[in-house]
Parts: sequence; structure tokens; C-alpha cells
Amino acid sequence: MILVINSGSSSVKYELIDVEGPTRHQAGKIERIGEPGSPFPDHAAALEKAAEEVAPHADGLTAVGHRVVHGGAAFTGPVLIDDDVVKQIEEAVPLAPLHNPSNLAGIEVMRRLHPGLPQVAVFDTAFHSTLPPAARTYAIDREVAERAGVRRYGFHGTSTAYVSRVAAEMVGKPDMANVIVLHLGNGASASAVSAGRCVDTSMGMTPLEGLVMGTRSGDVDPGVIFHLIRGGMTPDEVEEMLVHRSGLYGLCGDNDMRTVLDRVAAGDDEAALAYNVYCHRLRKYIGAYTAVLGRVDVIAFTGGVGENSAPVRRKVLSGLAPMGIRLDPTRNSSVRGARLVSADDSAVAVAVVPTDEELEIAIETAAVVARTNSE
Ligand SMILES: Nc1ncnc2c1ncn2[C@@H]1O[C@H](COP(=O)(O)OP(=O)(O)O)[C@@H](O)[C@H]1O
Ligand SMILES: CC(=O)OP(=O)(O)O
Ligand SMILES: [Mg+2]
Repeated sequence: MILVINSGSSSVKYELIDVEGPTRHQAGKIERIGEPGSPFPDHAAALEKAAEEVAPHADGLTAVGHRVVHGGAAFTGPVLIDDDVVKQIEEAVPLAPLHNPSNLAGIEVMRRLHPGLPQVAVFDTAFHSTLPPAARTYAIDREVAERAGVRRYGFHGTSTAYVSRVAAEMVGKPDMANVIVLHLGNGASASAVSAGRCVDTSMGMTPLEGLVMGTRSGDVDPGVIFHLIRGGMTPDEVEEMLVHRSGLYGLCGDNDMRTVLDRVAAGDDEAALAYNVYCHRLRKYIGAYTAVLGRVDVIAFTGGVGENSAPVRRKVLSGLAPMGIRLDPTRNSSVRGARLVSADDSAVAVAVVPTDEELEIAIETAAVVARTNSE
């Protein structure tokens, strides 16, 4: 049995998973860590509570698997954690200042509480380590880029790996499908996957590039940043705005797509613009990744918005019949679980695939432990 720890910027998710079966056991989520009034002043307190909650159910625990957002250039797959690995994850903190410190807190507490158990790091960036040079390279001064580690790394790789695999199986091409994965949660990303290898992805050196997100801007002209700094904002203020006060929230004051859609239905112009900008950006990436892949077998929607919002899927794909993409309106609005929602005569299949990062982390953790034991 594997304990999966997803220690995020303001929440800790944990789950006990038996990969045989698979069977799910105890699961929980502690939110609003460090916020005023929260009983959990920091990640250590939340993680100790999580460990306490799972303890009565943790008979036969064999390993702990951790989500780590940024693996830098060092990690192309999951690894057994030792002091050296911790040091390398620390070195990637400047590339993911909002994510890696909480991931490290999870590792630190679980190593202390379970010193005898193998601990495995599963990186968001790992699945994207196959990006071809043309897709991962920014067209800036090469020496500067190399010195500072500036390149596209990509994120949501654990989710994208899982969803692209399920979608490829759904269209009967488990080993050779060309898949566009749209992971639309609070963070959002698009990826192009060919025969199980990621060939392009919208998030970049940090999880700020690409699609419009709940509070993150996605793509902006880098010139905007210098304009704002020369206008008197500090670099930290600009970053804070782009990460926390942009995206849907920046445009209409709400970051939850359900609220945005309710406001659109009520005739709210600000919400309508936010919704239109969000969907327009997604359509652009679908077009771009169709060109990158040449042929698309399936477009897979996942994440809270992708899995639950029929109106977003409908709007994003409307008018794309000339590209061979046709939704079935009934399937689209009644979907439950992993299902195809495209029309029978659609050349490109469209799938809704609930993501399961926790299961994927458990599977990869078990595989690392098995490999280590057999060495
Ligand atoms: N029925 C729904 N319709 C539209 N959006 C939804 C629906 N249910 C959830 N969402 C959206 O999903 C988002 C969260 O996605 P999720 O993948 O759970 O987030 P995270 O990235 O934190 O894991 C919420 O902000 C909300 O906007
Ligand atoms: C890396 C990233 O953006 O993750 P999340 O969507 O969980 O914020
Ligand atoms: Mg998520």
C-alpha cells in the first residue's frame, strides 16, 4: 500500500492506495493552510494531521509517493528520495517558488515520521522531458538561457501522462495515438502527445505560461512586464499580479468557472469577456497542436473545468467541423466518468477523462520501489 502526498501551496491532499486492484483507502484534503483562522499554521502541522488520520488504516504501508512540481533539468522520471535528491529539488525552488517549498515540506515531514519507508518523488515536469529541442527552446540568447536554466519544462505531467494513456485506450490505439490533453483546473495547460511521448506543452519554465487560468494570466507579451516595471511596479508586484490577480479572476473578479458561467447566463458583460478570452485561448492551442501533431486521434478534456463543464467544451469546439471535430450535444451534456462525447461521424474523437494524479503517483511509486528492490 502506498501513501500519496500532494503537498500544494495552500493545501495538503493525501490518500492510501493499493495499486493492486487498484483499491482506494483513506483519503483527505486539508485546505487554507496558514490562512487567518485556520487550525493549521503551516504545512508541518497539516502533514502531521494527515499522517495521524491515515495511521489506523496504514497496515502494510510500503512506500510514500510525493508530488513534486518542478524537477528542473535533473529529473526525467520518478526517483527514490535521498539527501541528494532533496538537495536537487531545493535547487529547483527558484524555478517554482510557489510550489516546490511546500512539496519539500511534505518530504521532510514524511521522512521524519516514516524513516524506514522508501519515499519517491514524482515530478510534474518529468513527462515533458521528451519535448523536442524545437519545442522546449526559447528563442533568446543561448548563453543566458543555459546559465539560468531558462527553457520550457512543462507541468501537469502526471495528469497528462495518465489522461493521454486512458484516452489512447478509449480510441483503440493504446500505443500510437496522437492526443491533445486539455488539463483545465485552477492551473490549466494543453499538451500534444504522440505515441505516449509529449511533443509540446503550453506551460513553460514556470506554470504561468499558456492558457488562461483561474488566477494566472497565461501568455502575455513579455514587453508588458517591462512596461509595468518602468511605470513603477516592482518585479514582485508584477509577478503577484500575473499569478494571483489575473486570468478569469483578473478579468471579472471570480476564478471559479461555475460562478463565471452563472454570471454569463445572467447577462454580465465582464464575466462574458473573461469567458470569451478563456475559450479563445483554448481554441488557439487546439489549432496549434493539431498542426504540431499533423493528425489528431483524440482531444481529451480533464481537470475540474474540463471534466464538468459541458458549456466550455461546447464553446471551445464549436465551428471546428472543418477540422473534423464534431461534438455530440447529448453525450457532451450528460457525460459521467471517462467517456467519448464526440459524434459518431467526428474524424477526431473528443473524450472526457477524469484525471487521477494520486493513482498515477501511486503506480509510479510502486514501480520505483519494485525496481529498487530487484536491483
Ligand atoms: N460543474 C462545473 N462547471 C464548471 N467548472 C467547474 C465545475 N466543477 C468544478 N469546476 C471548476 O474546476 C476548478 C477546480 O479544478 P480542479 O481540477 O479541481 O483544481 P486543482 O487544479 O486545484 O486540482 C474550479 O475552480 C471550478 O472553476
Ligand atoms: C503546476 C501547476 O500549475 O499545478 P496546479 O494546477 O495544481 O496549480
Ligand atoms: Mg488538480
